[in-house]
Amino acid sequence: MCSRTSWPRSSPSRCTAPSPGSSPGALPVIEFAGAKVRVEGGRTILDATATLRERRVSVIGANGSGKSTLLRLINGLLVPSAGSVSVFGRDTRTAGRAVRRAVGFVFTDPLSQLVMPTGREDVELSLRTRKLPPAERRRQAGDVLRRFGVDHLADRSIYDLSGGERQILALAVVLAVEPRILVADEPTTLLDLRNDARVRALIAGLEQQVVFTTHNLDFALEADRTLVVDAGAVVFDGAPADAVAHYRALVGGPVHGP
Ligand SMILES: Nc1ncnc2c1ncn2[C@@H]1O[C@H](COP(=O)(O)OP(=O)(O)OP(=O)(O)O)[C@@H](O)[C@H]1O
Repeated sequence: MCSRTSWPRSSPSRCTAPSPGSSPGALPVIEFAGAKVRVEGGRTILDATATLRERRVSVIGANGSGKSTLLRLINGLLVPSAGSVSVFGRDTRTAGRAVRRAVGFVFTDPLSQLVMPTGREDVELSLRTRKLPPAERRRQAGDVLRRFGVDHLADRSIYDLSGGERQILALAVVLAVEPRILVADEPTTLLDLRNDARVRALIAGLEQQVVFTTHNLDFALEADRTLVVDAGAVVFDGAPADAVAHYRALVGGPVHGP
C-alpha cells in the first residue's frame, strides 16, 4: 500500500515524492491517515493513507475492492475503526456534522438520494439547512434547477424521469447547498452514452473538488489524479494514464489505451 502523503502530478513514479503544486504548510483538503475499516469478524476491508488536494480525483478498482468504502469515509458516512480521516483539518470522527456540511455525497442510484416526490421539493428540502423564508427558499431552488438545466423536470414525479434526468437532479440537490467537496460514487454507471456525457460535462464544469469512483476508464482519465484500490489497499496513486495502465495490468487486461 502507498504510504506517502501527497502526490507528484508530473512524476511517473508512485507514492514517493511531495506534491510540487502544494505550498508547504498548506492545509490538506482530504487526508486519510492509516484509515482502516474493519467489519464484523474483524476483517479489514480498507486501509488507506493519502492526502488529496487535486481538483479531480478518480478512484478505480475491481468490484468489492473497497472504492465505495474509501468514498464513504470522506464525509463521515463511515468512520474509520482505526487511524483517521480529516477534511480541511476537521476529523470526521469528532466533527462529523461540519464535515458533512462541507462534503456532498452523490450515490450511484439517484433514487437512494431523491426522497421527495419531485425534484423541486427535493432541492427545497436540501436548502432547508439555510433557514430561509419559504418564498426565498423557493426562489433559490428555482435558480439551482435552472443552473443545472433541469427546471423543466422539476415538478414531475421523480419516478417518471429517466435515469440520467434523475442523476442530474440528484447532483442539483446535493450541490444546491454549495458543498466545498463533491464525492460521487459511480455517478455515470446507470447512464446511457448521452447522459453519461452530460453528467461528465457537468462534473467537469464544477468549481468544487470532486472525488469519484468509476468503472469507466475514459472517465477516470479525466481526473488530475487516480487511485487504484485493490483488496482494500491503495495499490497505485498517481497520474490517471499510469493508474489505468496499472489497473489493466492488475486485472490482466490490455495495458495500452483506455
Ligand atoms: N458492513 C460490511 N460488512 C462486511 N463486509 C462489507 C461491509 N461493507 C463492505 N463490505 C465488503 O467490503 C468490500 C468492499 O466493498 P465496497 O463497497 O467498498 O467495494 P467497491 O470497490 O465499491 O465495489 P463495487 O465496484 O462493486 O461497487 C466488499 O467485499 C464488501 O462486500
